[in-house]
Amino acid sequence: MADPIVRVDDLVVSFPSRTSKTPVEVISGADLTVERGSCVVIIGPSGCGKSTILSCIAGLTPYAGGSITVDGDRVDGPDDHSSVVFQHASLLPWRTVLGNVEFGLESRRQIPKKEIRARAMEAIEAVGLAGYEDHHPHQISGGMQQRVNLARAFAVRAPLTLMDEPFGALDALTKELMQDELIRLMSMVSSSTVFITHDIREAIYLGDKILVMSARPGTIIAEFDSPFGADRTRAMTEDRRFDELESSLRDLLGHTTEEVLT
Ligand SMILES: Nc1ncnc2c1ncn2[C@@H]1O[C@H](COP(=O)(O)OP(=O)(O)OP(=O)(O)O)[C@@H](O)[C@H]1O
Repeated sequence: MADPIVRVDDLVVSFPSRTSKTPVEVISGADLTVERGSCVVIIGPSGCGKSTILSCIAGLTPYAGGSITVDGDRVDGPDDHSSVVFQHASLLPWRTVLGNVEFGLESRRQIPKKEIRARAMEAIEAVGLAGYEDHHPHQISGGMQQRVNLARAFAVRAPLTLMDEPFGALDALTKELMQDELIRLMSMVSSSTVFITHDIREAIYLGDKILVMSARPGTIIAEFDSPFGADRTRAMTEDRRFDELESSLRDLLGHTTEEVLT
């Protein structure tokens, strides 16, 4: 029987309103599961609550109703079950590449110093940055900074990696390189991933499952299983099924965006 690493049941999230005493419901009864070792992509119109769901799973945003479990434990604050990658690398400018990757490990439970160094070096090598460990963030490109960000997230070896549009600010070519890098990393560490994007083709390329959210108050309105196996290559993008899925998602998203406008 399937054993999901993440279970979100009937999630409700509200934020205080600036104009009224009644809180604004941002997420309204969202359900989702993430199977172990899989990559689930969430896509939806701007402002529908994608980042909010991710932040709730990370324990960074409290929720008003429903439940979230990661690895069987109820989420009620940040813990060691997950690591988060944001769109902007948010590296510490005064620390080197190595220092930044080590920083992610230092904030985790008691890991001996020697192991921190070894794990950080391993992660730096895995993202192709060996030789750059003594560089500071301003000495490397945006793509390389995002590689450091990935190394920092994967070095902690959390069972779940939560990624909030990590490649959203990169140029098209670097974005493709990073997608391939991520696929390699995910299979190397057999991690489970939740990935948020606005980019339909990125969703299809990376996702074992793609969840579509409605406009605010957001909920999951459709779920697509990838027709492609674990073996992800650029050849997929030439496949007729890739285009078919793209047009189904585009239709659905076009519809949800119209709902926002009307
Ligand atoms: N801390 C907060 N306080 C009040 N409102 C918030 C807070 N965080 C998010 N919101 C509001 O909740 C809604 C959902 O925001 P969220 O960032 O989750 O959407 P999103 O789908 O990730 O958007 P985008 O695709 O534009 O990044 C938005 O209307 C946003 O303004």
